[in-house]
Amino acid sequence: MLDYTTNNAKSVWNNCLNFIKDNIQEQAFKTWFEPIKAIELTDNVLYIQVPSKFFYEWLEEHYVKILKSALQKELGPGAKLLYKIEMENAQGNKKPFTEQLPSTHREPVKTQELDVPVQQKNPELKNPFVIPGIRNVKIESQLNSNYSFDNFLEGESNRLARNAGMAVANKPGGTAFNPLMLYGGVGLGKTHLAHAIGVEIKEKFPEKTVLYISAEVFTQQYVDSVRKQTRNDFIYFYQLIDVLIVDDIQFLSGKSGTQDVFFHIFNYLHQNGKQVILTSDKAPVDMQDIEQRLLSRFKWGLSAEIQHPDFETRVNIAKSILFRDGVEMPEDVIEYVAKNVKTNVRELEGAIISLIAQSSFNKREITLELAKSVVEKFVKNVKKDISIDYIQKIVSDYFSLDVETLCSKTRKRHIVQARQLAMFFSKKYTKSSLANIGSLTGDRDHATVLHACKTVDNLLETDKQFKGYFEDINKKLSM
Ligand SMILES: Nc1ncnc2c1ncn2[C@@H]1O[C@H](COP(=O)(O)OP(=O)(O)OP(=O)(O)O)[C@@H](O)[C@H]1O
Repeated sequence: MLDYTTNNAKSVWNNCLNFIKDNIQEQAFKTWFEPIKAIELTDNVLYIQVPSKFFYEWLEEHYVKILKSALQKELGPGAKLLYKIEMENAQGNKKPFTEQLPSTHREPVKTQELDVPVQQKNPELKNPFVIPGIRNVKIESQLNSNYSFDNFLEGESNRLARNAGMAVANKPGGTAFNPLMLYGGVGLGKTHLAHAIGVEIKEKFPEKTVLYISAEVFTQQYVDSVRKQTRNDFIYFYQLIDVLIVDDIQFLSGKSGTQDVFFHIFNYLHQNGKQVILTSDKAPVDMQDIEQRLLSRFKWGLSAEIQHPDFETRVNIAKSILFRDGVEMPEDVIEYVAKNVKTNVRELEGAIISLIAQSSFNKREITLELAKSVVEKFVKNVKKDISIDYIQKIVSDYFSLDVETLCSKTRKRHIVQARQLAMFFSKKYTKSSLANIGSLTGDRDHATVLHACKTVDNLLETDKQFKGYFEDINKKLSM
């Protein structure tokens, strides 16, 4: 089997080499391509071995395009390239180890040039990014080509947003999704997806002028333009854009001047079939201090929420980071991290990267233990095992009692309530039986615990003050 995949790899690679040889200089070919060995071909992925990481970086920097064309010619559009790098072993062992790295490099989005008619009123058009020539305006898209659809993993939580983004990228300005509003909590991928749409549009429609801008920078530019009395130039510049991506639009809250100018730009672009993509940390209905006329425009197209990723998506994201960095990690460690870092993809990335760093700097194996210590630094609420003792301590402290008094036979009302709360939370947060909870709470029986739980339920409905105590303690226990 291995022989078969190796032979196959060799013959595919030879064909690639023939193609590459015809398209680059002889010396470059000798230096950069002859030393490469083809190792394996599996599932449309060709593994090649290169002599060093520098070699890998050079190839990715200078020859990725031709490598891609050669490979796709041989294996079709789904072809992938994976580098294996023979590394010197840092501990001086004879046995070399290989690091595996995918071909990920994407070319940066090129500067866009636009021929702009000279306007009578605006002989000196000011480009907020670059000082322009009069006729030819250079517009940097400000897109980050590392954010692509390929590395934005799909899951239940982002399916609508991702698919709508794809639709827009295939037909900018030509779908009902205009504007496309991507919204969701912190670190869930809004910016990534917004860039990916822009990058994809530039690939499919190089002639389109795409601009990514954060609402904050947009606001600064606008304020500057007012100060320098170039407000019209500012508006005119934005009207040149075919695809305008504004990140964190909620930043315009309360800034009526900027909202006003954005309203005009938006209307112009929309009326002229240009695409607008917005991101926000809130749904349009929840945005505060944004003018109604602007909010209603945000709702014209599609508002797609990006939610917290589910466990499976988190595992996939973690794996894709590992793949990108050429690191292998035991499955149980990946699952542990994905299980505990759940609210934010940025934190998930951070935890994985920190785990890789800890293991490589301290030369430690990546184990569950190491993962636990790293994850604890990232998430405050890694679920602790809560014990009955711990609950009694928290409840007693809250009511300024000691645990002995809490568990005593006294019938004073506030102590009885504290005791009932302790029993209720013991039932809620531990797996102990009612009998066990009773016996650890001053040697009471299971019926008393049951009665306590019912009383707490009733009081929550009828007694506001008691409900306040309950919520405070619950918060402390879930911290
Ligand atoms: N589905 C995904 N697949 C792969 N990576 C993702 C995904 N979602 C988010 N990420 C990564 O998580 C990190 C945070 O994402 P991003 O910056 O886009 O979040 P955001 O929603 O814009 O956050 P903020 O509200 O702070 O601006 C980025 O590095 C991004 O690449």
